[in-house]
Formats: sequence, structure tokens, C-alpha cells
Amino acid sequence: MTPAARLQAAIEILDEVIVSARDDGAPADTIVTRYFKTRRYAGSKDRRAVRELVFRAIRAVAQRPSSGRAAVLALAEDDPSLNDLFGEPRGPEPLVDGEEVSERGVVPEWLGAELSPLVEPDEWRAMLERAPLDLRVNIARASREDVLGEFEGAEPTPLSPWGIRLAADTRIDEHAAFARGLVEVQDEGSQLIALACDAKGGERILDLCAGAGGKSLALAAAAPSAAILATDSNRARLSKLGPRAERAQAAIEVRLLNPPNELQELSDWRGQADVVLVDAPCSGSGTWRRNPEGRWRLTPERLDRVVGVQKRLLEMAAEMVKPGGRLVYAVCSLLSREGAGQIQGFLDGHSSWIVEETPIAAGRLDGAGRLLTPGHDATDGFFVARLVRFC
Ligand SMILES: C[S@@+](CC[C@H](N)C(=O)[O-])C[C@H]1O[C@@H](n2cnc3c(N)ncnc32)[C@H](O)[C@@H]1O
Repeated sequence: MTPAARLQAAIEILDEVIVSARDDGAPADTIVTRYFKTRRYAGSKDRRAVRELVFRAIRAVAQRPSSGRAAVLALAEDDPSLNDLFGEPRGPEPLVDGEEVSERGVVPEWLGAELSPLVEPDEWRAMLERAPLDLRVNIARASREDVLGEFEGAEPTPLSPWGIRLAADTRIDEHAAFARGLVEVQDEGSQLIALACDAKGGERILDLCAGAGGKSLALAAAAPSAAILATDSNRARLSKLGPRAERAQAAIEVRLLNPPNELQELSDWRGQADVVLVDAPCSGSGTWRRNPEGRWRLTPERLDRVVGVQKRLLEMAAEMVKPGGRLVYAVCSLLSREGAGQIQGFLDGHSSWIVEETPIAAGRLDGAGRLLTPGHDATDGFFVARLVRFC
């Protein structure tokens, strides 16, 4: 493909990404892969170059653009050589005076006021920088030092005692240590959320929003004799946990929940849990460095909806904790309403809970919890708070 044809392909893909972001459809990565399934003439260099263009355009524009072309024109403001490709054979249509160019930026304008006051504009750029590849060592089966030696160029992560860091594009799915269940891909920030639970052997631990089980597996590695129940309302995500647990040789019970019946479905855990982790669905604003088009998906209505779900999940989780037990609430978000605001609301309505300092040496205090940010901690962005039920 010529450079002009690659640019045209990027514009076509971006058009699809825009529709998908509006309709809550497939992620950009999937759309890129799908696009090339029907275009066998494109070689691996073409695919890589087009993918790179698509993601550079997504990173350049904060708010969902009107078209792929408008997004690419925003990118061309940083890289004027792209303008020369318009009107070339197989390239995009020639440029027209006064054409719409999307506004460049990091944070959508309407969302700026929602960010935690800790996230000052000088650290916004870091929210879009490429993340390294972090692995969590399965400390039930190997030490970090042993596993470090198995990966060339690996460094220990600075904040999590379980993590090792590799270059962003390292492939590990065929690595022997991965196949043997000694490592899992997990951002250092996610590892710190599991650390905040301080899981101990013999405890009953409920991971209420377990998804594909990344944090359940970390909890099982930290406390192999704990009784861990991983639940989620998404069957597809939860079904990934079984094979991962098998590879890690971790004993984790899995249960699919069917909203709005979660309380009945968890009746055997009511008031029984030593720890409940609520890794709640959220805006994902802490993970834009991995999913930059998350900015295009978010709307005020979607944010309101997810804040409502978080509140409901917190209420439900509180029912499961036994007196003296702890509730760890986390969101991969940098928005106050989902983090510090959500916990303040909970504390205002529940007098039998107290805040406990999270046992992680990272982040900054944000209300009743801690905030990890890409700019300050070089992790994905997370809010985490730990509450204890005293009666
Ligand atoms: C942030 S993700 C969890 C990520 C996961 N803990 C991990 O470490 O990979 C939030 C999860 O909450 C789940 N969820 C949403 N509503 C739920 C409900 N009512 N009950 C249980 N899980 C729910 C979603 O399906 C999603 O998998």
C-alpha cells in the first residue's frame, strides 16, 4: 500500500471506530483487525502503519469527532506531511478550504470539571502515553527474583512487590513462564488494588465484579488457602477465569450473577465475608493510555448510569461483609464522582463503617481513599478505598 492508501484506510477505520464508540460497539483494536481480514493484499508493514495512524488520530482528539477525516486532519496539525497525501492516487479526496478539523486535546471538555482536583493539567499528557507491559508473578508458585531471570530486559516494578516490567510490545503468550502459570499480564495499578485487600490465608473473600478474574487470581496467589468466590454478571468475561485459574493452579469458585437478583444469589455469603472487593464498572478514565477511544465513548448520560451502578454495587457488597470485615472499593477512574465522591456518599449513609488506610505505598490521598495516576505513579489510574465494618 502507498502512504496515501494507508491514510485512506485509517480514515475508513476511524469512521467505523466513531460509530462503534457512539453505539457502545467493538473496540478500535477489533475494528482494525476486522478491516484487514477482508483486505488480504495488505502486508504486515501496511497493517502496522495503518494501526499506528488510527491510534495516533484517536490520541490526538479528545471528543468523539464527526468523521475519520476530521480526526486525521487534527493529526495533520502535528504532522503536516500527512496533508501531502490528500488527493494522491488511492488516497483521501483532495483537501477543501474551510474543511472541518476536529479539536485536539486530551480530556473531553465536559469531563475536565469531573476530574479529581489532584489531576492537574500538567499531568494530562501522561494519561495517553503508551503503557509498559507489566506482569504479576504468581507468588504462590515462584519468587519475583526467579521469574525476573526468565525475561530478557525485565525490571521489577517499583510499587508492587509482585510485578515485573517489560517493554510495551513484548509478546508473552508463548513464553514458558506464562504457559506454566507463573505470570499473568496485569498492570501495576491493578496489582496494587489486590494488595490493598491484604488477603490472608483462611479468609473468605468475595470478588464481586471479578470480570475475567485478574484480581481474583492475584488474591489467590497472595493467600492460597483463602476461600475465594469470583462473581460477575457478564458470562463471557467470567468464563475466561476457569482456564486462567487452572494454569495458575489456583482454587477459585466462580458464580455468574443475574441482576437484579444478586442479593438472593449471594444469600450464602450474607454477612460472612472477611473481604469484599468491588472493582466496579466505571468510566475507564484511568485506562485511556490503553484504550484512548474510551474518551469517545463516554457521555454525561453514560457516566450518570455507571455512577448509579457503582452505588448499587457498593450497597450490595456492604451486605456481604461480616462485622470486623473489610470492603475494598476500586475504580479505574480519575473522576471524583466515581471515586472519593462515591465513598463519601456511602459513608454519609452508613454509620457503622470506618475508613482504614490502604496498605499500599503509592498514589495520593483523595478523600477517604487513594488515587493512583499515570502521571504521578506511572500506573493506570485507579481510585481505591478500604472500609471496615465495626458492627
Ligand atoms: C472493572 S470491571 C472488573 C475487572 C476485573 N475485576 C479484573 O480485575 O479484571 C467491572 C466488572 O463489573 C461487572 N459488573 C457490572 N455489573 C455487575 C453486577 N450487577 N454484578 C456483578 N458484576 C457486575 C462487569 O461485567 C465488569 O466485568
